[in-house]
Amino acid sequence: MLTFIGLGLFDEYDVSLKGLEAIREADLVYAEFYTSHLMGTTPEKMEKLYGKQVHLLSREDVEQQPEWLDNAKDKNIAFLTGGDTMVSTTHVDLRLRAKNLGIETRLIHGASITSAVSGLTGLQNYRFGKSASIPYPYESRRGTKVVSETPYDTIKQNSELGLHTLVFLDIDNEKGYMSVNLALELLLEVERKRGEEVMNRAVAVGIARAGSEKPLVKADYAENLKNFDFGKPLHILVVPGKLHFLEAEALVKLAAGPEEIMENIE
Ligand SMILES: C[S@@+](CC[C@H](N)C(=O)[O-])C[C@H]1O[C@@H](n2cnc3c(N)ncnc32)[C@H](O)[C@@H]1O
Repeated sequence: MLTFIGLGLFDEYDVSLKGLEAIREADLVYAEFYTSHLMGTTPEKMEKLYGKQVHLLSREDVEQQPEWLDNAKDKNIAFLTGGDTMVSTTHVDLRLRAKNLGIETRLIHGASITSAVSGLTGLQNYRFGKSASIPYPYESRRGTKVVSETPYDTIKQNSELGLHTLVFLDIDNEKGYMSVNLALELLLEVERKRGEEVMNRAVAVGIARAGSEKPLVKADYAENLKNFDFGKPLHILVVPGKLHFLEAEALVKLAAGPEEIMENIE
């Protein structure tokens, strides 16, 4: 049996009681933290609470030839991830590989950043369009910096439909956790290059450390927000589309957004 367990958003205490029990009953416990990371804890603290050793897996361990998966043929394996286990990850692929090997699977859900953003910002979850992800720029073979334009296109398409965009920020082994500030700089860079006007007139909302005692939520015009200090990771960005008056009020009162937001409501 392979049990996928979502650990929630911030520290070792975010796991559900059902998840904790399943971890304690497992023969072997594996975890991956490359799709998301619980910044308020460490593997050692998790092991102490769970009373189990946690084997950390790299992206290759999970996505290429997961030898550890064979253990699930005759043992109870717990596979831990940040957030909810199937949200904005490719773990359905792992689940299908397990199924093809005749391994039974089950899911134990955890709180996800995708629902936390609605709670923290007051933006309604059914008014979001397609999500975007911003990767770190890379160097082309000619040595020039390449910035992905895909997230900008997604924001533009959503905004034309009046929908909000949730923007996941890259986690990279070497470059670290992308900040809201860098994400906005990259989006504004694409905009300048194209000579378009989606972001520079937009109000954006940055969120840092959802699930912690003091999450930070700040709304402002993208040009201003890119200089705001969001502190430690993890960060995520929302670019709102058309605002219902309750959403606008929430951005002003709960996210210290500019009062003019109230003039642009539906
Ligand atoms: C690829 S998504 C994975 C989502 C995860 N499976 C879930 O359900 O929450 C990870 C990205 O979401 C954002 N994120 C996740 N947890 C966060 C948190 N507690 N606070 C702020 N941003 C977070 C970051 O941008 C991070 O790089």
